[in-house]
Amino acid sequence: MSQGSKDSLSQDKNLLTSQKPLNVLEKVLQRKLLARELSEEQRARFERWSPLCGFVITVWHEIHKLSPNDAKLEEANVLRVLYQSSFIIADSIKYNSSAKLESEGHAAFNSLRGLGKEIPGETVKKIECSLKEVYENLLATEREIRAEALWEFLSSAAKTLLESLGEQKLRLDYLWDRREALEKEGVSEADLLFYEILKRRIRRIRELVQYNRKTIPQRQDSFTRHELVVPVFWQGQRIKVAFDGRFSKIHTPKDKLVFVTRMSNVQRLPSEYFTWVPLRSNYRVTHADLKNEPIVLPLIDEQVQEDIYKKLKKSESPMIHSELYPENSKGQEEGTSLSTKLFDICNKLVSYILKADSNNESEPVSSYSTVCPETYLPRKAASSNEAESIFEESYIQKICSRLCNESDGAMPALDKLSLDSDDFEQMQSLGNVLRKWFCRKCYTYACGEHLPLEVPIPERIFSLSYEKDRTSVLCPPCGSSCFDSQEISSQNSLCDHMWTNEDVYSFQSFWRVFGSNWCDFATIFFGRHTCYECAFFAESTNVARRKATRKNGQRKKNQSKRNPIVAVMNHIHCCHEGEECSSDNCSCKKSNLYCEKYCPCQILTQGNCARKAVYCTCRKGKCLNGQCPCFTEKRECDPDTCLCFANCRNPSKQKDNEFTCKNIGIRRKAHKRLVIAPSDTHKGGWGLFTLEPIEKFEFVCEYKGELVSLEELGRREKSYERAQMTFLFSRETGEVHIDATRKGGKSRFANEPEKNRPPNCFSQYMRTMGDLHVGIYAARNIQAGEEILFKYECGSEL
Ligand SMILES: C[S@@+](CC[C@H](N)C(=O)[O-])C[C@H]1O[C@@H](n2cnc3c(N)ncnc32)[C@H](O)[C@@H]1O
Repeated sequence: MSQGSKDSLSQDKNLLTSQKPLNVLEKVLQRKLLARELSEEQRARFERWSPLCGFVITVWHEIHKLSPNDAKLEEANVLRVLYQSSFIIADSIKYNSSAKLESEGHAAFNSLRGLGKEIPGETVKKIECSLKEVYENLLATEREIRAEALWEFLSSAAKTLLESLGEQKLRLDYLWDRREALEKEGVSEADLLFYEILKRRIRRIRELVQYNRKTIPQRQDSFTRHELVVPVFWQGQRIKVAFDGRFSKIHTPKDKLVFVTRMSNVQRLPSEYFTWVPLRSNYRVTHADLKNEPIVLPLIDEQVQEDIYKKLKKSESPMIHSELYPENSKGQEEGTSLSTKLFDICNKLVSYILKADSNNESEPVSSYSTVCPETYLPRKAASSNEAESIFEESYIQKICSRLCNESDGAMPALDKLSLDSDDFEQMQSLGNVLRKWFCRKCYTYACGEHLPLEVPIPERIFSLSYEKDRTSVLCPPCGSSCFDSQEISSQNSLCDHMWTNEDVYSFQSFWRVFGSNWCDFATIFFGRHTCYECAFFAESTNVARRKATRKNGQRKKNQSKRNPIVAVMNHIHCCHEGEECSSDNCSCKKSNLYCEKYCPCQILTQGNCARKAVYCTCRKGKCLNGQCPCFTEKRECDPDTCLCFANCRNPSKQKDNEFTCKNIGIRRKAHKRLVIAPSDTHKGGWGLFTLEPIEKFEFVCEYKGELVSLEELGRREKSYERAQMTFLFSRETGEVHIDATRKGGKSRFANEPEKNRPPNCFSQYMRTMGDLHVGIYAARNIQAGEEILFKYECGSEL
């Protein structure tokens, strides 16, 4: 390679890496063309057709590079390019947009590169032959820029295609489905169908080209100077819209000017090389993820080499998999998730219930004290032996052992534990597995998003008197022997079932979920213990409490060694033995935060913790102003504790996502309707647009992504440096650092405003469900169609 061409290449590369390639494509091509010393006439022609020329020349050269020796392959590729490019050209003429031509042309070309194989079949050959003549014409141009020859080539090729294939009357989408089905089966007819589809597209293209040639001014740049007036309907009237490139003036009958935004048509999302996984909620990065992370992160702007791309794809798959199935990190080797297994266990339980049902069919219902009206299970078996014969294997044992088998080092190694053991402490640790991995925020087992909480068991876990609490109001007495209708007495004949160790620990595991709803406890025990027995047991026993507290202390010490999770955390709740929160023992107090309802101190003190967060009573429910304590403390309202109607929908509003309380967007995922489209501010990049009007301070969307530690953030920042594009969110004061590069929500496409322009949104850390999240909120009233813009700068919320 000569020195001159090397220089030119490095110049091009510099230009391409410093800016988006699509933006500079034209410049690069122009320079290349000028270097060829075009004649005045050629140059004039190029200027006229520059976008079209630019695209076709690039495509042509690239194809030649891909297959220099294989003429047939080249032809097949040309055929594909022809199809795509005719469509793009027609479209761009229709929309009068050279930018569209460039960007779509580039995208189309990228997708074509991936095909890289010859299309077999008689039809192809036929088409190729008929195109050959035109194609040779093109070659005869000695690779010079002959825009008009090229144009002729495209349109006559379209015509030839149409004529050679003849007319058929199948629906396009039907054909497409059929083609896919055939292709899967490997039937060669799939190719025929593909060309039928091609033919139809080309017919449509021809129609469009002919129509637009007639109706749209020939000069490509005319639309900036001449208004293109088209009739549209607006508010029920036929009026005229004048396009000025970006905004449209609508001349109403009263000559009032209304501006509307013309949004670009989005064909595909930008996921060519830099793939990203859409997330529903933040994803906590673990050691396992970091191990899987590919070392080579491709640059967004760079043409990624095939081998790097393959490597990336290969290394990305386990990440995506573990992201989709976060609980899989515990049972990955077996190929099934923990949830699936839990589901299996539940299924098994159901079959036990059914079995128990059928076993009992022959017996009169009256032989049992009561029958649960919902499950038809006996509340109290005639004898404990009988109860055990119904359940061939203890279901709680099963759940526990299954849970423990699936666990990695994070859960206690219970395989050595004999389930028949009378060892009280061993059995207790079994119960703790259930208790520890039950997420109090998500109300699921091993949710994958939150750390298991180490909650000390309070001294007084059972209330002596039966409180008519919320759950008990919802659950009517379960039968004549129900606790509700009895008096607690050790003499009561209903307390005649033995409490095995296993029962005791199951009881401990579930009490925090069911509280004093003894009827639900009875349901869990499937007839082994009545609700009365559960209540009596709660009142009379204190062994479990004492042991649990001691055991809990031990476990807490070991836990820090065992926990494999990287310290990438949202706020960790306070967790201490004593009831009172002091700056020594309470992490909330240390971080200058109020204790949340999820903090164990709320349970220990039965909601009377002095540092309890103040919840709001905003009657009108707006909760978006300084009068709402939740809003001012940057905390979302809580439907359980706030009196602002955060838990109900606004009856006067029709839309589902309209809630009376506006300060609950992240929790409810009540984001606005947003779309990704080519940005107005980041030229050549993508942006986030709203499809509906947004009021000032309203929640727009959450900035979601991978939660990473500060160190990991620094590491990633370095690796993304060369890409000149960042999806990291971090504030100097923030506890949470988010990377939305590879996993995120639509919000990752939100851009910054141009210099000296105010943003229309701002980002803010918000505390919801005890976790920190990043919300994007409207800084002013925003109209539908506007681009969402907020400042990325560290430390600035607005
Ligand atoms: C979170 S991404 C936004 C999405 C991005 N526009 C895209 O195409 O994927 C942030 C990056 O967009 C670019 N960007 C954002 N605002 C911009 C602006 N006003 N002008 C130019 N580039 C901008 C910067 O490269 C920045 O690192």
